[in-house]
Amino acid sequence: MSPRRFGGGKLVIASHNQGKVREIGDLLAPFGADVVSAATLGLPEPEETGATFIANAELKARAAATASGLPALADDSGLAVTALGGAPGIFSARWAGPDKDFVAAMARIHAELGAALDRSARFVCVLSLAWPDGHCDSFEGTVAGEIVWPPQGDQGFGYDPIFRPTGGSQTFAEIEPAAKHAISHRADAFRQLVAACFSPG
Ligand SMILES: O=P(O)(O)OP(=O)(O)OP(=O)(O)OC[C@H]1O[C@@H](n2cnc3c(O)ncnc32)[C@H](O)[C@@H]1O
Ligand SMILES: [Mg+2]
Repeated sequence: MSPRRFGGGKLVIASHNQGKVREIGDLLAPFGADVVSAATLGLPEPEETGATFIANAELKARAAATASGLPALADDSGLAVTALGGAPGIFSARWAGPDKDFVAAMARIHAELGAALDRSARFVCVLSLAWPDGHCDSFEGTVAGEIVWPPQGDQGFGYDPIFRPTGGSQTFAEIEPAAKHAISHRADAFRQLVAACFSPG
């Protein structure tokens, strides 16, 4: 099925993560969408029962589109560390626990890596745009980098303080939002979404 175009009007950002909502809002700003977050609408946070980023992104987008009667954009993302077999991956939020303790989650990555020589990792982001009738289009973006220790920087969110993109000298938490948007997994997925669903024609 070919992607469905978004022609304007209200769009639900189907995420309860303020860091993501802010970044998706930045990325959407040039496209004139009338954005409202799932939290603002009081939509429930669905249980993420999928086994993949795409399954969870589609589940979150469809739940919000059905509940709101509006098109909804969801993001499922995470950090995949090579020497940990891709962990925490889809469990990235769950490693931080109910208190969203990313200091502890980053320390766990550091501890599990131990003296491993391979510090490589990648952030993955799947963006899914779902419609109230169930139609859904999904796009996956990635960015490669490495895990650094100790955590550095106070911008961004989540695991940003321990992720340094390949070729860079600073972590995602040390660089400006615009610099993160130039290279991030979310921006990569977003460029594909825009090309398929937001561009004129
Ligand atoms: O499901 P929603 O409501 O969107 O919010 P969430 O925080 O639970 O989001 P996920 O289920 O997709 O889990 C993604 C995890 O990966 C982390 N993560 C994703 N993108 C990131 C980024 O750009 N920088 C740092 N951490 C990121 C984020 O902090 C979450 O813990
Ligand atoms: Mg989640």
